[in-house]
Formats: sequence, structure tokens, C-alpha cells
Amino acid sequence: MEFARGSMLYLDDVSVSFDGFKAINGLSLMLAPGEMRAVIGPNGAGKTTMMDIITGKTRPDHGDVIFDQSIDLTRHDETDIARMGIGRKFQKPTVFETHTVADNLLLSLAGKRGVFETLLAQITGAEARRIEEILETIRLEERRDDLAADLSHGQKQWLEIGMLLAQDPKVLLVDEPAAGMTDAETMATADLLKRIAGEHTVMVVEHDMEFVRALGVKVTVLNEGSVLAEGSLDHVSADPHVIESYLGR
Ligand SMILES: Nc1ncnc2c1ncn2[C@@H]1O[C@H](COP(=O)(O)OP(=O)(O)OP(=O)(O)O)[C@@H](O)[C@H]1O
Repeated sequence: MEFARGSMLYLDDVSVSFDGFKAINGLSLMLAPGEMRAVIGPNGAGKTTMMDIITGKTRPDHGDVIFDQSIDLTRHDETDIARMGIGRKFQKPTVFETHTVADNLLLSLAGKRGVFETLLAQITGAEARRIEEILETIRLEERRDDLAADLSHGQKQWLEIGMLLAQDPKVLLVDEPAAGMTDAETMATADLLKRIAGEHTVMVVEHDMEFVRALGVKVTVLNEGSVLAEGSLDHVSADPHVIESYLGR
């Protein structure tokens, strides 16, 4: 526990097996508060399983998973962990298509209140201000009154990131945000995540190397369930083990 001091997310010697196969195998990783980290690695490296462990969806067989210096995540379930401030964005956007962009954000702000209750209730000044702030962060101010269904794929992804922000998480786990995006959307997404980091700790899993380069952050390369290399993109790209297991394919 003491080693987790000063960290927002701390994994030490974490392992999990499925039917005798070690999907995560002695994985150790530490993110500082406000840090953004890119995680890359070949298919089956364990990236999704690592996020499942952090969010409480999968319980590790072994190892420490510590959030915010002292919270042992292996003792909490998914709902608790989300409530404590770890938000996860899956690859596919899941916005409410039949509601406006602003109402999607309002629904996320309101959390557990029902849809009708929330949309019929008088919006508070604080809620209105927070929605404007998020619209600005995700650069969708001009689309606020449009239905989410009418957004482009990239814009839906940004809205979903905004919906996560509305829940005010300390940590955001983001799975392949650039998948299916145009080049321009990909670069805009990198900019968006850079705006979010600092105030939030962000872990991004991504295969698109142009995107990872645009993030300009420390990269962790996973392979066979553990860390193969860590450092700048240039540093890990020059690592012979990384080239052999991933980039050289
Ligand atoms: N519930 C499960 N039961 C059995 N095997 C699993 C389970 N979840 C994951 N695995 C296996 O664990 C390994 C790691 O999978 P994981 O999905 O975490 O990799 P990944 O790095 O996210 O890959 P990708 O880039 O393809 O998403 C894979 O070999 C996968 O088949």
C-alpha cells in the first residue's frame, strides 16, 4: 500500500487466468494524478482484461490494484468503483440518440434520476453552467440542440466522453477512441483528451500510432499480459522486443 503513495492508479504484480490461461501475468503499472497514459499492444495482450480488472468487472487472482493511493479496488464491485470515480468509455458510443446533445449531458449529470423526471425538472443554474463547460471542452457548443442521432461518429464519441466528464470521474479509461474516425476527427480527439488530462487521470488504449503520437504521452506496451516496454513512443518503437512482438508484424 505504501508504494501506491502519490499515485492515482497502482497495479502491482497482477495476474488473472481464464481456464488456466494467464491473460494478465505479473502486470505492474502506475499512473500519477492527472497523468495521461497510452497503452498499446497486440491483440490478446490483455488490454481489455486490464481495464476489466480496474473497473471491477474481473477479479484478479493475485496482485494489488490500488486507486487514489489507498483504495483497494479488488474489494469493490463495478457499481462502487464507478461511483468512486473511475469512468470507462467503451469503443462503441452509447449516447441517447433520440435526445439532444445538451439533454444527453444533463442526463449524465443527473445520474440515477429517471429520464422523464430529469428532462421535465427545472434545470439548475449549476447544471446549466456545467453543461456549457462540457460542451466547450468537447467542442459541440453549436450542436447542443441537435439530436445525438444526427452527429457524426466522431462527434458521438466526443459526446460520450462529455457524458463521462459529467459524472466528474478522477480516472477515465478510454478504449480505442479513434477507431472508425476520419483523420481530422482522430486529431481532434487527441486534442480533446489532452484538454481533459491534468484535471483527470486518463488511460487510453489505442492501435492507431498517429493518434498515440499526437497524444505525446508516455506509452506502455503490453504483451502476453505484462508490460513489455514503457517510455516515449520513440523509445518503445525502437525497442527490439516491441518491434518483434507488435510493431514489426
Ligand atoms: N472471459 C474470458 N474467458 C477466457 N479467455 C479470456 C476472457 N477474457 C479474455 N480472455 C483471453 O485473454 C487474452 C487477453 O484478452 P484481452 O481482450 O484482454 O486482450 P486485448 O489486448 O484487449 O486484445 P484486443 O486488442 O484484441 O482487444 C486473450 O487471449 C483472450 O482470448
